[in-house]
Amino acid sequence: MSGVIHCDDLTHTFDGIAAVDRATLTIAAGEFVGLVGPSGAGKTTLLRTLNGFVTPSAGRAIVAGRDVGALNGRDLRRHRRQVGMIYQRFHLVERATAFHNALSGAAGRLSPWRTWLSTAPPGERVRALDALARVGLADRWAQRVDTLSGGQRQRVAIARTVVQDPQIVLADEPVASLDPASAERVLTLLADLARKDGRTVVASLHQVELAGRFCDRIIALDQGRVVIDAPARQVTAEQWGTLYRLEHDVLAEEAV
Ligand SMILES: Nc1ncnc2c1ncn2[C@@H]1O[C@H](COP(=O)(O)OP(=O)(O)OP(=O)(O)O)[C@@H](O)[C@H]1O
Repeated sequence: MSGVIHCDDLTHTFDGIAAVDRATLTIAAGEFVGLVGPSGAGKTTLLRTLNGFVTPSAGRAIVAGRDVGALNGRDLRRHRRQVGMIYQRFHLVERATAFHNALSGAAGRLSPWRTWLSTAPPGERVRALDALARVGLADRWAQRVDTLSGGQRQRVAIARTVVQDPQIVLADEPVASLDPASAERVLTLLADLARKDGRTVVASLHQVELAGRFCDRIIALDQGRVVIDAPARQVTAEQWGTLYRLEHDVLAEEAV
């Protein structure tokens, strides 16, 4: 076994139905992995087992050397601080500025009042401004997040992750609610987190074409099972077609 993320027969069931079904996979440091598959395939559940929000029903998820399902209390909180999360709906403090949201990535290193009363050490404040510059929002630092566009908000969330400085970044449909140009910009930034910083990035994505173009590797789930695990350039049109034809067939069955 090697790799920053290793799942070994990982299973999670809801009411007896396997959302993730005996998934075995290894992800190396610095990889940008696209997690794809039809709706309900288990992508979100898999990501949630990796950051410890869901405890596996069976099998193991070893992340950065720790068996996540076995962590609790302080160890689990420490683990979550070391794993960055990016969400479809951003999960920002909407009434706070881009700067304060970026700075909140340092929360694991600071007491809460130091983050929110702007008494964070100068080094952390510079780090937050640098992160906003990196995502192209240097001139928006003082703007309230609820006045930014969706693409800009997601870039603030990436700046917050850069400030957090995790080894691993998990992104759950990070571009699902963005226009095509914003989606490409966000995926370029996520790819940079892997390629320039050496972080491991796992992003669930619905857009096949974007996954194939931006990710190093594709892991596809279907009904909780790993059905494709290959370098992105090696995934054939036929494989993509099979994966999403299944979704089409299920939808057609449900419509009957
Ligand atoms: N909290 C829950 N309680 C019961 N069932 C759940 C729960 N969360 C997810 N499921 C079920 O687990 C399966 C996998 O869901 P999951 O959200 O992981 O899939 P997904 O691939 O992320 O889907 P989507 O692309 O639509 O977001 C689905 O059948 C879903 O209905």
